[in-house]
Amino acid sequence: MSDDVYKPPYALTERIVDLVERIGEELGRASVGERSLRLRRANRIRSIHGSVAIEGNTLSEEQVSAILEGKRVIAPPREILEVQNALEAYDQLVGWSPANESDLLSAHAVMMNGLLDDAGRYRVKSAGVAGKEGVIHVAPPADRVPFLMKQLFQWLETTELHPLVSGAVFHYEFEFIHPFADGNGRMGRLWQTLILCRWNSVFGDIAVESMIHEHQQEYYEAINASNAAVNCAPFIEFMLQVILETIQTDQVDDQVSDQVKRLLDAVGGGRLSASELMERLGLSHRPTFRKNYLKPALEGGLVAMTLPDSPRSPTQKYFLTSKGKRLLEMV
Ligand SMILES: Nc1ncnc2c1ncn2[C@@H]1O[C@H](COP(=O)(O)OP(=O)(O)OP(=O)(O)O)[C@@H](O)[C@H]1O
Repeated sequence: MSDDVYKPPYALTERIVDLVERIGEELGRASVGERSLRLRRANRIRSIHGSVAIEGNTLSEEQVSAILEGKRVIAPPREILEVQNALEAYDQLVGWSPANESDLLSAHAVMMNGLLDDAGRYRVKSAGVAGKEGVIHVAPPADRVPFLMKQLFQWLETTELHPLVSGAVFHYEFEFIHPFADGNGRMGRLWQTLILCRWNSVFGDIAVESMIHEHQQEYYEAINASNAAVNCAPFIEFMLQVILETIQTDQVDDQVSDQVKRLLDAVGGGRLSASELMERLGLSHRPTFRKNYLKPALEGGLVAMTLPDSPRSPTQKYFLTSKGKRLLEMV
């Protein structure tokens, strides 16, 4: 890269290098080609739900799914339009090129169609981000935005950084500039997904945005910490951790047997003994229940014991871990 190309401020920490390596290993294990259509569809819904929920959209995953199916949903029209637009944008995603600025503007036009007068155009007014105690970020003046965005795209086109890292850097820099009057969060997450998709198409089929939503507070804290340090390493580390967790969760879902899924469903929100679970599942052969249902669910960290120090206790009960709950929501 030549010296006169803008370089965003970041440091490559040991943790970043380690996370990139671990993500690579996990992806090597993933059965990408075999991912079922059901899981791909569920993940698309979760991505869109996660991304719009971060910005306060109140629609549930079920409602997002209903909109995708063209069903009528009772909800505020603006929120329905936000979801419809996001569905359209994610549908068109692979047709856009990450380093093409006019594609970003086209994507914003789709994402904000009918929601913003300036859809598809950079802002012409000042912008900032408000926290609980007032303004926490003042974005660069509007007349600087076209130049700053041009620089950012030039950097993206020429950087030799690993896409796992350049995607996070782009996302952070994009939020710093806040180029649009609205829709910056959704667009930053969409563009990072696009950068990742170009590197490995599996990122079109997994729900990184949903995991960001689950760690929303840390997402904001990572941006704030990067702003304060004038170095986006905290944000890169946060994003890589989220990506790693998304891949791990997704793999579990892909590999979990139907029996384990039935067990998770039977446990639900309760605390139940082995006998109660067998009854719910209509099973009478305890060794089969242990081998095919309970053992893999415990080993996969999907179900936990109320008395982990006395596994054989007659009063032992089982409940879903947060990983189990998440998986149950997905299936
Ligand atoms: N301190 C911060 N500095 C810069 N960007 C931030 C900061 N905190 C959060 N953000 C980013 O800004 C996004 C929210 O921006 P804003 O409140 O302006 O919403 P928006 O531009 O209307 O777009 P959207 O509603 O899609 O996020 C967050 O999702 C996050 O990506």
